[in-house]
Amino acid sequence: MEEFFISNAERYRSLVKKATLEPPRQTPGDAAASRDIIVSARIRPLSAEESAAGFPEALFPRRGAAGALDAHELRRAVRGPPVLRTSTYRVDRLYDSESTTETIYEDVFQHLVPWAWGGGISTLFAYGQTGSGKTFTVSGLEKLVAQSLMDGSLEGERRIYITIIELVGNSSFGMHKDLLNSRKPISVLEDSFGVTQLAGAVEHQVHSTSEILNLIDTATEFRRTEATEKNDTSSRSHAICRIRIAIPSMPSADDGILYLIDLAGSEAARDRVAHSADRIRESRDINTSLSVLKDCIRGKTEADALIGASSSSSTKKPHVPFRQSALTKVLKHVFDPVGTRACKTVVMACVNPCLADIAASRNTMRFAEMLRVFVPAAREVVYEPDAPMTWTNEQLRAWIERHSGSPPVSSAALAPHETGTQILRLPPPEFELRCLKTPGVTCEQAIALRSKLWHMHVDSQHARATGAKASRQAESTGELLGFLSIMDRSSSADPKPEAKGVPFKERVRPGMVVSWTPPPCYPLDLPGGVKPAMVLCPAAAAGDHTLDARGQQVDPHDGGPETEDGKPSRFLCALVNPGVLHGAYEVQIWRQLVIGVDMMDAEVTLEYDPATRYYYIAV
Ligand SMILES: Nc1ncnc2c1ncn2[C@@H]1O[C@H](COP(=O)(O)OP(=O)(O)OP(=O)(O)O)[C@@H](O)[C@H]1O
Repeated sequence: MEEFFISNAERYRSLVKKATLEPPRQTPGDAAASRDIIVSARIRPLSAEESAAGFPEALFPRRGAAGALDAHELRRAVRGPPVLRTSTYRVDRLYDSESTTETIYEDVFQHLVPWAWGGGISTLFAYGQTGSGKTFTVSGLEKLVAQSLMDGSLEGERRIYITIIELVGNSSFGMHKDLLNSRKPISVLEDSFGVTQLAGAVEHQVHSTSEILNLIDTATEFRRTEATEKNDTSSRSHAICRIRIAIPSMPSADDGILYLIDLAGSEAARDRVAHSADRIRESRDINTSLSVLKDCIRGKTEADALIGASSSSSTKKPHVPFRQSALTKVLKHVFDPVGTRACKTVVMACVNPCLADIAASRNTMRFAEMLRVFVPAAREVVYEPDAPMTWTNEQLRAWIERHSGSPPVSSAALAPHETGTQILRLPPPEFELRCLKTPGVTCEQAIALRSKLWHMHVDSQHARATGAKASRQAESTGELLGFLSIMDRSSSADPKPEAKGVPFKERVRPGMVVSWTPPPCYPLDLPGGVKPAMVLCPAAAAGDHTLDARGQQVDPHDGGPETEDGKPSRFLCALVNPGVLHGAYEVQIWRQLVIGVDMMDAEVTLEYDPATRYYYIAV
């Protein structure tokens, strides 16, 4: 076949010059303007050997049609000279053989690094036939990612950990740098919380660009390789580099994750003719896992589109078969349709422009096109002031300006273009980082703002689910209002509106929540940040047998002098500690301490959220 291409190279070139090109057809993905998945393709240059052998180029980006690629194939005709067959493919971004990895990084990948830094999940898949430039692209991008993570341009303190694993067929291996460049089998398991665990894989904490690159280089050297007809160092395994970004100041927040995945080379049947049975089985496993990956990417994109389209409950949920291969099991975070983590994905289809590889290149481009899923245009959503999922960017911005406290959070910094649905899907650390861009805004204010938004969302979903809207309207009339407003009180705010003007220290009452500064004589393991406590009663009212959180008896008379007007100056309070959810608190009614009014810093309003059964600080 190769001889056929070389001997007909001249004819092929003149046919390509004269070829009449049909306008590229619309593909489903063209309709989707802003999606969390970008499907791109990169054409590598012809190698020196391919040029020297006289192979012509077969792939041409279409001028004037962004993302369109013409693939010209030379075919034997039943009678007469060979004929040209042209196919046109379309992706979101197309990079020709002159494009550098730096350009690709800036164009399509750079924004995924701050996304993971802010607690999101970012994934790059490089896909293509052996020798098409996957490793070249991924290792170039890894270098640039390492620089971005370590050059200090991203705000905030982070701890960075790397795990490198390799999947060969259905077996998984972890790279053990400390064991002198060796590989050890690992297990991909799902724990009782449904979280994928890589049992046996070693995670390395890294502190510099060179440390990251050393690890990646060591692992690359040890990737399983076997000679094929295509490429002497063909990779026959999926290599997964997982960079976990932990945020020490927010231990309860999910860690950001960056996956850089160099997929095993997909082989065309003609490349396998001379291989052993084992090798053919291995190729079959690779092709199966790539097919499952395609179904997962399509299913997840469709599932995400349904969230934004406010579809009815009868709409069929797309199937995401992530348990069908080891590769997608490892990436459960990315594909789990019931997962709540926000993910951004880039797929890079790598193709070789050589005419001898045209069949494989066409397969790769067909695969890439199949990943471009039609995202239904969001149905007209009717604005509801209490339902953030119905808000446009302008409505969201107006809400932020009115409800973010003082100083108001800049809505341009927090939601430059997001709708209400999109802002709810922002990872908590990213939300906080954006709020902190406004001078004077504190972490507590940012957390409170996010909690407030989520409360509204949870309430609106609850109201929708139970059809409680009608009864809500009834609540707004007549005496029912007064009754329910007392019964439904889920806030620690002072029930007397006139109390607002009185300094809080003059109106300390049971049920009030205060932030306080513990004196050195309270050597307790108390969390950092805001320390809320709920006032229970004056210390003098505590019974004789009351023990405090230190195990000491509460002395009702150990309260120092009463204030002149006879008001108590020390109170028995319950500690309020952070809950499992980020920004959530729980009242530990049994952990009590005597807190003097002089230790109290400010009144804090806690609001109870029945959905999560936690308290949140209100702005
Ligand atoms: N954009 C590019 N510019 C210059 N050289 C490239 C480019 N892309 C790939 N190459 C070269 O092509 C050869 C094959 O690339 P690479 O090893 O990345 O392919 P691969 O798809 O990872 O193959 P395999 O799946 O077999 O590992 C390498 O010598 C690489 O340096």
